[in-house]
Amino acid sequence: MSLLEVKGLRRDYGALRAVDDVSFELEAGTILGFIGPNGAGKSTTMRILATLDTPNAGQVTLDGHSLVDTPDKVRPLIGYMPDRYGTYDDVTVLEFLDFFARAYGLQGRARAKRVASVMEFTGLIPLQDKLTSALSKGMKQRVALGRTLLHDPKLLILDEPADGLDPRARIELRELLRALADQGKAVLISSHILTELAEICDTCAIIEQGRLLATGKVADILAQASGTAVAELVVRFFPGEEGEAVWARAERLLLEQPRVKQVAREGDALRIRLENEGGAAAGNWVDESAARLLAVLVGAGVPVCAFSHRERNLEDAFMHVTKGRVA
Ligand SMILES: Nc1ncnc2c1ncn2[C@@H]1O[C@H](COP(=O)(O)OP(=O)(O)OP(=O)(O)O)[C@@H](O)[C@H]1O
Repeated sequence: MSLLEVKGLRRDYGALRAVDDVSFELEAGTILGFIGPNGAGKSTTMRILATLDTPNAGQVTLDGHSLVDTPDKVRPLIGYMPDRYGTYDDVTVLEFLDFFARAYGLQGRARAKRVASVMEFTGLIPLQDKLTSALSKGMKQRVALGRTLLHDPKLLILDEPADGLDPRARIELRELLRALADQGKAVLISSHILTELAEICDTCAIIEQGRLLATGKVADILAQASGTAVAELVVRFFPGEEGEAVWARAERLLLEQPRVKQVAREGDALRIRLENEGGAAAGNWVDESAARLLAVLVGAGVPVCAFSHRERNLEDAFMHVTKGRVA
């Protein structure tokens, strides 16, 4: 049984169905990226999972307890960071975290120990006596994340946590989230910045107009969606005296090979699209094709100087499953 199980979740606002029959699971120790355009239903789903709203239909269990029927049982297991989190201006980092630790019912030395351990984990110890109003956005966000960790929740629900952060703060956030997953926590994180999620998530769920279009690993989503596995190779040449003719020769040779569906020139390289109709399961079909194509090119005297495999990414998966319905 997964730590979090969501089945047939629905939320209507009048005539608007904001969340429509959404089902997915999240395992302990993993990070699930919740992806969708503005208004897709991410925040509504997350608010329901954080017990701040109730669904019109559907069931959610967390650690075996029904979130809808027994919210008091599951609240201690949840750490929720909304997309607009707040810090108080005239308190220090330490005072802020200590205040919430008291609110969580932590007392005495146990409270001091927990606050210190959260500050250590989030790198806030050097800033503990600074007013939260004097902190950068990245540091404020760490304080907010620290707050969600005080009661040691099993599930973290983070709504657009990287929004507005600079590149360094994003990388640091990524590292913190990976460390939390390694500690065994389940992390649900939303974003509409796909590259950001691709680098951090184990699995992803793509949502649009309230409906979940796909869930799973990026590679599986791509394979599931098309029934045909797709890969891309990129090859560069050193044309030398042969000049432009080398491109046409290479292109013709490549298009004669099995599984090669498209060859396109992109800057100083050729991008080769491969398709395997048997799906992704056929062993190392990409490596096998790559080895063959390289041998053919080199055997025909094409001056190859670089040859690489481009992983298909979350953007490809997103574009594929949403089929351009995204505004
Ligand atoms: N309290 C509410 N009352 C009425 N409609 C709402 C309410 N909350 C959300 N909605 C609507 O429900 C839909 C889903 O909104 P939601 O905030 O869940 O989307 P989202 O995917 O989180 O988008 P964003 O990235 O913009 O936050 C939108 O059409 C939104 O306008």
